[in-house]
Amino acid sequence: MIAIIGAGKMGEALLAGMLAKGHAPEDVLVTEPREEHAAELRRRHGVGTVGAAEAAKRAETLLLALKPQDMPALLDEISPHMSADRLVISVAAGITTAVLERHLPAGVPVVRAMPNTPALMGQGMTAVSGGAHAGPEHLDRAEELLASVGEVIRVGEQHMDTVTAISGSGPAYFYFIAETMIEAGVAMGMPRATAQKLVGQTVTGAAAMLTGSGEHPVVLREAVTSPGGTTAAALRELERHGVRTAFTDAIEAARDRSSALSGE
Ligand SMILES: NC(=O)C1=CN([C@@H]2O[C@H](COP(=O)(O)OP(=O)(O)OC[C@H]3O[C@@H](n4cnc5c(N)ncnc54)[C@H](O)[C@@H]3O)[C@@H](O)[C@H]2O)C=CC1
Ligand SMILES: O=C(O)[C@@H]1CCC=N1
Repeated sequence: MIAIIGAGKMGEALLAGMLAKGHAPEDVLVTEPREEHAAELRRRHGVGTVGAAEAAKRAETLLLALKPQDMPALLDEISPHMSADRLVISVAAGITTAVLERHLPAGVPVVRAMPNTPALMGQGMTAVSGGAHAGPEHLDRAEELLASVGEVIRVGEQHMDTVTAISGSGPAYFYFIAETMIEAGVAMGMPRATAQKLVGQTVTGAAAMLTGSGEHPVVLREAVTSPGGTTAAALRELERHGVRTAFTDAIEAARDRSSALSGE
């Protein structure tokens, strides 16, 4: 039995992605304190909803997807029901395995994971990192579970705040660019639906080139940039406005925020 504790945006994306990949709803319990949302989850996904203590008693694997700020209280609530034969996987930004371990009985294996919302479409990117009591079998279990909703890599925990800033928050950066491109088209008089179609397929195509061609993005970008042409004119404006530096600073700010959320 798997329990998902906290089924907001990320928890529900993981839930829906897992069910779409063949996990049986009877094998998943969900804890969600917003009663109206819990009823929606039961209706939409056919899963049972229970309190956190009940979920902790019944599930072998607990997937914690609450806000980092809510995590210590939740850990204290489930702690009496935890033992070394359970596996706790946390997707909370910034919360280190050391913090998780401090709130749980000695020996409970914990895995820190950082997924992203494309998990909903089976296209997630998750990095995982094991705590002091997580053996290879625990990392395998976490990886197997998260691989049902996309790709999984293992990283040293020192990289987890950077992972959070790059792939955890990353989809939002691309949506921001897509939104800007659509609005630019609309501002130039194009119907919104046309702009949305052009941008959507361009993002899909660019992503396919990036992951499928094995080429570095610079090579792909140069192939689009005809001498004296439109792309060169656009890229000059992006550089003039410092967009590269802005992106680097943004990712550093996300990394620093992740690190601050640990509360350490
Ligand atoms: N949204 C995203 O793209 C990603 C989020 N995360 C992490 O996932 C966690 C959740 O983030 P979101 O889903 O964006 O936030 P959210 O606010 O949509 O979801 C949090 C959920 O936890 C529930 N909750 C609050 N207290 C609870 C308790 N005591 N027991 C059980 N559930 C409780 C809330 O009702 C809510 O549904 C955060 O720790 C975040 O860092 C990680 C990767 C990506
Ligand atoms: O914005 C956040 O804090 C979470 C973590 C990564 C993506 N969303």
